[in-house]
Amino acid sequence: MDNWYLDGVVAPSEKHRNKALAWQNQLTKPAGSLGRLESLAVELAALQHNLHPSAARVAMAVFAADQGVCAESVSAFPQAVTAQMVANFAGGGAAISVLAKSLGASLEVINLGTVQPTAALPQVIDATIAPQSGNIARAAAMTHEQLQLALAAGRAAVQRAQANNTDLFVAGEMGIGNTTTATAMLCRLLEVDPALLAGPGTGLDSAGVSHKARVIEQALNLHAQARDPVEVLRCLGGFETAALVGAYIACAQTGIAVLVDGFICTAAALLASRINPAIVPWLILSHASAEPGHRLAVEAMGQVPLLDLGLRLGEGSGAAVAVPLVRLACDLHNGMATFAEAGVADKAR
Ligand SMILES: O=C(O)c1ccc[n+]([C@@H]2O[C@H](COP(=O)([O-])O)[C@@H](O)[C@H]2O)c1
Ligand SMILES: Cc1cc2nc[nH]c2cc1C
Repeated sequence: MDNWYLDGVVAPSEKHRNKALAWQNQLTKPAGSLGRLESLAVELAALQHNLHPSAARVAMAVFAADQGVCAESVSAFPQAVTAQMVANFAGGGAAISVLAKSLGASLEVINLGTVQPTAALPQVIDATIAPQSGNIARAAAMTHEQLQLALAAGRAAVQRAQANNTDLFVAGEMGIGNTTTATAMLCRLLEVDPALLAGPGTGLDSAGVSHKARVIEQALNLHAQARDPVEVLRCLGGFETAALVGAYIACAQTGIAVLVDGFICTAAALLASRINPAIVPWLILSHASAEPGHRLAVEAMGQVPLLDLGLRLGEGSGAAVAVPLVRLACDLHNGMATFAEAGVADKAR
């Protein structure tokens, strides 16, 4: 079996980090006064091995797939919405379509398998593995072969982005029922009870959330032997989450910084970092999702997300909204005058 996802990653440059930090401290502002915008630029300089970090070229990819666990009535919306939204992404009407256009970013829609067939749309990459993943409450989500295909679909998207000299990668997902599979994976990785982590997703009421927690409990019991992160993903995940995992690891291996979206994407990021811990510096958490379980996943990543706007859409939308912030951080770093250049007196020593 090809275990490419265990291979080494590009190491962030300590030299560029130190030089970028020294540069920030020469700019006409009290050191540290631009807060997170400073550390973002410094971190990007280290990741990009470039003292002039850039977020100009942004590649976005939305991975879509149906979840077998929808058979257990775990979502407020019908499963058919996954395929319908794939068409909406391609047609330009979805939130991520509008955001990508507004930001001048490329947007790929990658369909890994939906129960409802979608028309052959030129804007959609057909990477169908099966109509849906297995129902995790009754079977494994994927076979070993299906998992490899999903991981490879994520890596392929990154390889296309790399060919276009991408500065920043934004991944999103679409899959009715995937807050259930993502929660199941998180429960196993964090060893937390489903009742603590299950949330409304697209809008379940409290009875619906309790039922969802019981379905997750059933899945965790069925897959009690799945402890290794790759096996957790195979048994409890979904095709789109596996593609996200493949994409995140491939980004670190090719040296492309990532903005991680909300609940499902953070679950994928955590899982990917359990598979290959060296990828962690490459993953920037973009926003705090309103899905209640996100807080624990974020804590496990050891980061504070850039934004907290109450978003809980998915599709990569929260990560897209954070792109202007990253661009501004780069512009400030690259464009501000130093104390010496501007003839401004530096701090008294
Ligand atoms: O990313 C998030 O924070 C997020 C939180 C709640 C729901 N979603 C989106 O809603 C869908 C999953 O919700 P559900 O209730 O069907 O499991 C899926 O398409 C996700 O993109 C996404
Ligand atoms: C309409 C709709 C759009 C979405 N985008 C991501 N998840 C979604 C779920 C629904 C229900």
